Amino acid sequence: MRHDELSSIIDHTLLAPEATTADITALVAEAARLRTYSVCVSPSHLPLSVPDHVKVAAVCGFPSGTHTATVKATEARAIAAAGADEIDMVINLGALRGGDIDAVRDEIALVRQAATNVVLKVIIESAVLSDPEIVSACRAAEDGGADFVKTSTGFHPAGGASTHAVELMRKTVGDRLGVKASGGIRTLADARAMIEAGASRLGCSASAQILAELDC
Ligand SMILES: O=C[C@H](O)COP(=O)(O)O
Repeated sequence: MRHDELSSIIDHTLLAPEATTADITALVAEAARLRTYSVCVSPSHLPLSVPDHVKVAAVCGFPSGTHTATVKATEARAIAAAGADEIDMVINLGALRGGDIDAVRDEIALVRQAATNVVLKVIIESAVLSDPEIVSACRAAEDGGADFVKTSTGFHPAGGASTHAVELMRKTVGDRLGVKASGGIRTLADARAMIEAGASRLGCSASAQILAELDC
């Protein structure tokens, strides 16, 4: 795999709540140097000045997903108005695990309606879900109008992406949606495993270290 083949599918990510404006400026500079697909940041850092070849993604309802649907839709509208290209939203995990799939789908649809001109990625926090719940979450995302399903926030104590979850998510959405693996991807071997499992996008805070392994 060449550097640009990998860098072009990475969302270079900094979502630490204590990140400063200077930290985000450094993230953008690193993304430009590494030629990652995007930077992924918290919405309080928008609007963001980036080079033409770096897209901007911002998270919504992050990291718990427990915000009301109205709050998520309002946040999504503000993110889109601030010029972001992509939104990574967290689903209502309690509703999903309680079997209220309609609520999960309807919330995704509300966010979709609030931000029509952005790529919408739906974070399902796969490490806390059973396989049937992962399948239900992916179906709700597709029915709600998402463009991608995404494994993890990277903040849940249960863990981040697994190849098993990525395989199941890819099997469920087929080629109709993208699959983003994120959370705990630290090495080139991790990145390759996620891609082989079916990921079409990776979310990584360790992008520089991962790409440095390729460049050795
Ligand atoms: O959405 C992406 C994740 O927050 C990145 O997680 P990470 O710091 O484990 O790479």
